[in-house]
Amino acid sequence: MAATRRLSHSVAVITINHPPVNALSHSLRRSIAKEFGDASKDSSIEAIVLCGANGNFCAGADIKEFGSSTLDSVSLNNINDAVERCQKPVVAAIEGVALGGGLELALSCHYRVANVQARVGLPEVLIGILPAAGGTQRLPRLIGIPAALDMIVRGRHVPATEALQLGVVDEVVKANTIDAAIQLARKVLGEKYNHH
Ligand SMILES: CC/C=C\C/C=C/C(=O)SCCNC(=O)CCNC(=O)[C@H](O)C(C)(C)COP(=O)(O)OP(=O)(O)OC[C@H]1O[C@@H](n2cnc3c(N)ncnc32)[C@H](O)[C@@H]1OP(=O)(O)O
Repeated sequence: MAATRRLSHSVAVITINHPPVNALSHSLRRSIAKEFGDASKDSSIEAIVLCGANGNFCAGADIKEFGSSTLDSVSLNNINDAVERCQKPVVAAIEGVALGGGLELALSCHYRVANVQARVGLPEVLIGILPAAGGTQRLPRLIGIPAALDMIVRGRHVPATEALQLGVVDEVVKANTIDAAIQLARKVLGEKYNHH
């Protein structure tokens, strides 16, 4: 399990890879933090795309590690704060599911592109906990309190097209989600340079 990084022009594509659903185990979080930190500091990289392997963005916390002492040693909150604060545009490319901590990671990105088949949600309530990695702040800021509360208290999986209407994601594509996220990152960079 690891996060790997490749370069597409000047955009770093960081792929979260922990089969089957890229759950955020301790070692995966440590790997994401390292790859993201390196990409943020690398002056040849102008933007970052976060995506998932195995057809999913990320199913959230690794529930198999619940109760283990490693859960908090690399905090998802710290990763999310670093992503949000990054000076380079960061785009999440969402395929499959972005659930729980996975959606919280995507919400920390500056933009989100979703595949039309994708689903997003905060299902924590269904296992008796509350979103605790920024979701209860970032989601209402993005889509307003009533819609965010509805997602948080019901824990339902929201289809991509509804997520677009709500404003959870910025763009929905039928195919090539990662390429679309790279394109969006490059468009944002173009706009940035045109304003200077
Ligand atoms: C880092 C912590 C920071 C902050 C706190 C965050 C908290 C949270 O994120 S809580 C939310 C945790 N996530 C969930 O509750 C999602 C639970 N999973 C699902 O809803 C579904 O499994 C799925 C929609 C992700 C996939 O459904 P489906 O395609 O029907 O497959 P299966 O349900 O059969 O699952 C396949 C396979 O994946 C394992 N798995 C699924 N989710 C997790 C997970 N979160 N952690 C670890 N493993 C997970 C599932 O056990 C199956 O494995 P096996 O094939 O080995 O049985």
